[in-house]
Amino acid sequence: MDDNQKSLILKSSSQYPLPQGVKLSYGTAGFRADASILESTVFRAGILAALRSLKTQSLTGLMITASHNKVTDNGVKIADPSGGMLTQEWEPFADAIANSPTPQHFVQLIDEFMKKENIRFDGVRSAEILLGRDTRPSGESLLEAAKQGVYSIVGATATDMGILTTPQLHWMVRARNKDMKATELDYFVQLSSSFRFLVDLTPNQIKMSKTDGKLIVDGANGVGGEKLEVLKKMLNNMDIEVRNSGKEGVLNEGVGADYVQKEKVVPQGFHLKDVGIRCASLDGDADRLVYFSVQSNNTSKIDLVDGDKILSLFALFIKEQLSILKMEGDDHVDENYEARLGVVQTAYANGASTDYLKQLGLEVVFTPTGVKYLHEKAAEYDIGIYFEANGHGTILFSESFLSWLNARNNELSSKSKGLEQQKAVLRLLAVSNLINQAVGDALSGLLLVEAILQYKGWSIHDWSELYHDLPSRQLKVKVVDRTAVVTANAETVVVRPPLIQEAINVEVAKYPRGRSFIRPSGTEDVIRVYAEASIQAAADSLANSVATLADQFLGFGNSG
Ligand SMILES: CC(=O)N[C@H]1[C@@H](OP(=O)(O)O)O[C@H](CO)[C@@H](O)[C@@H]1O
Ligand SMILES: [Mg+2]
Repeated sequence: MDDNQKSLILKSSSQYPLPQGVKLSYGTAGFRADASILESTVFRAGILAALRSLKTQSLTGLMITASHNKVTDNGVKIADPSGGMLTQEWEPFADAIANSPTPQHFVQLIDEFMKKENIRFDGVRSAEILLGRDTRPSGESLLEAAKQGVYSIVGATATDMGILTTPQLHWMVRARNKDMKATELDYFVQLSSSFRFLVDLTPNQIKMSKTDGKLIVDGANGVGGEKLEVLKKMLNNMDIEVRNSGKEGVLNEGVGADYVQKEKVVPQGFHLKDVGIRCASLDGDADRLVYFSVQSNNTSKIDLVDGDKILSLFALFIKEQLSILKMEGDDHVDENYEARLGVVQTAYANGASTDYLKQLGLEVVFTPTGVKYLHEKAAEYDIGIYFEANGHGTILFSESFLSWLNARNNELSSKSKGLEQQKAVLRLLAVSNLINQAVGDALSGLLLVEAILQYKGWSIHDWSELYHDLPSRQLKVKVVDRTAVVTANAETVVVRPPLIQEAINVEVAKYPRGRSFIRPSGTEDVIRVYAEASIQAAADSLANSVATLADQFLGFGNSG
């Protein structure tokens, strides 16, 4: 790094000093904290995005959002050139620069890192970054900080894409790097046209089905609702009513996918008169989706159709299309291409969903919490479907499988037989265009759910009946130092501190179908407790006992 570059960073970073006592970690999903302390972090993230762009000689993205957190929080995450999350290899550097105490130290860190990574300014491309933000009021000034960060790198350019959902920004980064059309309108066109294409491939006899009728969507008072309003106009004939679109009401307060999934109650703005109607809920930055229906016997309770069930619906549909492809009646040489289909879950997946998926004969694998882990695993398959129980997930298609599908489509077009196979090929291709290949996306996920329900002629009730969730309970425990908890086996066992796992095992053994684990949250300063069992009272009691253990082993009571 030459002196000119050094002094540029020195000068701009002194405008964004790190507030006293702030310590941040890139965590499960980027940096998150109260918005008032984040300017220096977002400024530094701007530099990080620019360095990543220089290193990869590709465009990167920077998104300002705190997703489902309260409105006064905010956060920042980097999109890698693939449109996925920032490579995990750069997270320690991200942590180091975010917490660097002085501008001089900061410059030194960057200089050392650039040498280590061999990042140079004389590459063919200078750094280019797309910036996006959600609807949080703090987003505007934080976006300015991000821009200043980017501009601290000589030659770097930042393009403000405005208010977006997180998946839109990731989609744009991916599209731009593939030289595809990449505006917001292009995004809407791709989603709406592939959706219509998929629906047109629905067998005629079930086109008029129980799926007809209104869908009501809770927009979490965030960005997703307003984007859905735009998308809706491009989906002729779809009856979607958007509520909690942010015109009134507070972001994520008593609304949104996180609230609905964790509390299992209706979001604000939903009532007894909605009984029987298919409802869905997005989170604050629209990368999570859950469905629900209002219970008839109690105004606040819902039947939740969570990420696990969305995953199950997708897996069922994909598997069905793959078996149509394998049907007899065709003599193509590659007829028996065995597409590797894999399903990725975390320990939070309901045990009943895992049983169901295994009964379907699917390969189910587990990773730690956080989509960066699930996404990476899913990318190992020809078709990798991943979902967190909270509704974040997508379906990834390998390039080689897509080429095979395209070739197969051409083959079948020239023949008089194999019409059903060709339709299955076209459906899979449509799904690959509809479902966001960069990251989990509530809007594209919602359209795929709707298309599959129509295909199957199912109501939300039929879908919900795929299997019955085991009752579960999640709790949070505030402890002295959550990093004292170290887990293994995709977070299902605690290896440190000693003896706590043995104590958890003793509790779990008391309950039929009991399962429980603890792990430190990556987004909040708490230990999360998860428990499930055959009945709700047992799940509650198991969760409480394990929370008590967490408190005894790690809590303030133990701190002396
Ligand atoms: C139990 C749970 O829902 N955990 C969430 C939550 O992470 P934690 O590390 O558990 O705080 O936020 C992450 C980011 O949105 C999401 O990926 C994850 O699934
Ligand atoms: Mg989110």
